[in-house]
Amino acid sequence: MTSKPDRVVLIGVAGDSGCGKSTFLRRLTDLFGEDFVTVICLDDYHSLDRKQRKETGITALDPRANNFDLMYEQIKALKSGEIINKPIYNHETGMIDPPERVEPNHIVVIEGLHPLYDERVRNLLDFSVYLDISDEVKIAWKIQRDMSERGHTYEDVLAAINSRRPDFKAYIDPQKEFADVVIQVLPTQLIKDDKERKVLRVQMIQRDGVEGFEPAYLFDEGSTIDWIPCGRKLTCSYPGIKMHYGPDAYYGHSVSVLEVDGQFDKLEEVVYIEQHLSKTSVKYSGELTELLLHHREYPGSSNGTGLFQVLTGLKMRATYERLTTKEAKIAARV
Ligand SMILES: Nc1ncnc2c1ncn2[C@@H]1O[C@H](COP(=O)(O)OP(=O)(O)OP(=O)(O)O)[C@@H](O)[C@H]1O
Ligand SMILES: O=C(CO)[C@H](O)[C@H](O)COP(=O)(O)O
Repeated sequence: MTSKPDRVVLIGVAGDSGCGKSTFLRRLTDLFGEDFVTVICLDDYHSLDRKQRKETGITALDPRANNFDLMYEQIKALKSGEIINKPIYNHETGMIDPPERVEPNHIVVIEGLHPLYDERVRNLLDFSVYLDISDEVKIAWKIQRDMSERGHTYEDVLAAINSRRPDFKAYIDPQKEFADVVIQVLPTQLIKDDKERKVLRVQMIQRDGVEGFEPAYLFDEGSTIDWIPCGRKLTCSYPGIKMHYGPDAYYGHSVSVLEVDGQFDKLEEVVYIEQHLSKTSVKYSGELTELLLHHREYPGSSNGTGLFQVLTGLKMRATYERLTTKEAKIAARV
């Protein structure tokens, strides 16, 4: 950690396993600096270990397998600047290890299956994002990772996804209603009956009316825009790129949606798109593209997932700066 924080800013990153949380967290630590951010994986609050879950038939997604009282107490304490002794869930053994000491930091990210599930924990959050990966894409990503890196068969991966689905629908998916930003990843509409899932349609669903959060927009705030940016300034090969922006309703509240369908051929040219986006919370023109270029090797850099993950990171930075400046002003007045 750099120095003792005056104010801990708490960020929630929610999503199912294998939905790109690690990639998103890498982008966040790149943006803020590793020493500035502490990431807490909420799997550490599993109250049932692997054996107990197997015996009872309760999955890790089920709230009964998680200790929300302890989660709330500890996250609240950390946010108030106190040191905590956090349990550890060991994914290798499937058991709960002795606790570790965690100090408060400038930014604390709680990531995992349930950051927005418990109302008390949710109310502590200063900013939240839900990574919403459609089933078709989730299967493709999981198959790619679990078959190549973890030695699973295609049938294993499919069976694991299917067995998680009921509890996912019951306990994980409903959290997106509460997120400030939902990054939704869908199959492309540019290729008819696409099965490859290499080209993606990605939406950044930004909640309107959140104090201090100004949704980014394309061309004209509040209008509905369809834009094909391909041409002289943006190179596009098959199947091209389509962008969309507009207001919408999401779980009964008003949102501003940005969408990219397709792939960027030359990442440097994303600056052309950046020039047409407003309220991106960059510090200088071109910063968004620069951040994307900095880690072009991360999965999703050449499509909307990378673009919107970086943009969401910039929104988190703006929240951090707004809250810490506000606190500094309050402290100066006392
Ligand atoms: N934006 C993306 N575009 C393409 N593939 C992606 C993207 N994000 C993630 N993936 C794929 O999905 C896999 C899982 O991503 P990641 O490890 O970031 O997810 P996770 O939510 O942290 O998973 P877990 O909780 O299981 O560790 C990656 O190995 C990668 O193959
Ligand atoms: O959804 C998950 C969060 O990452 C895991 O399945 C859960 O934490 C249980 O872990 P394991 O399978 O290692 O016992």
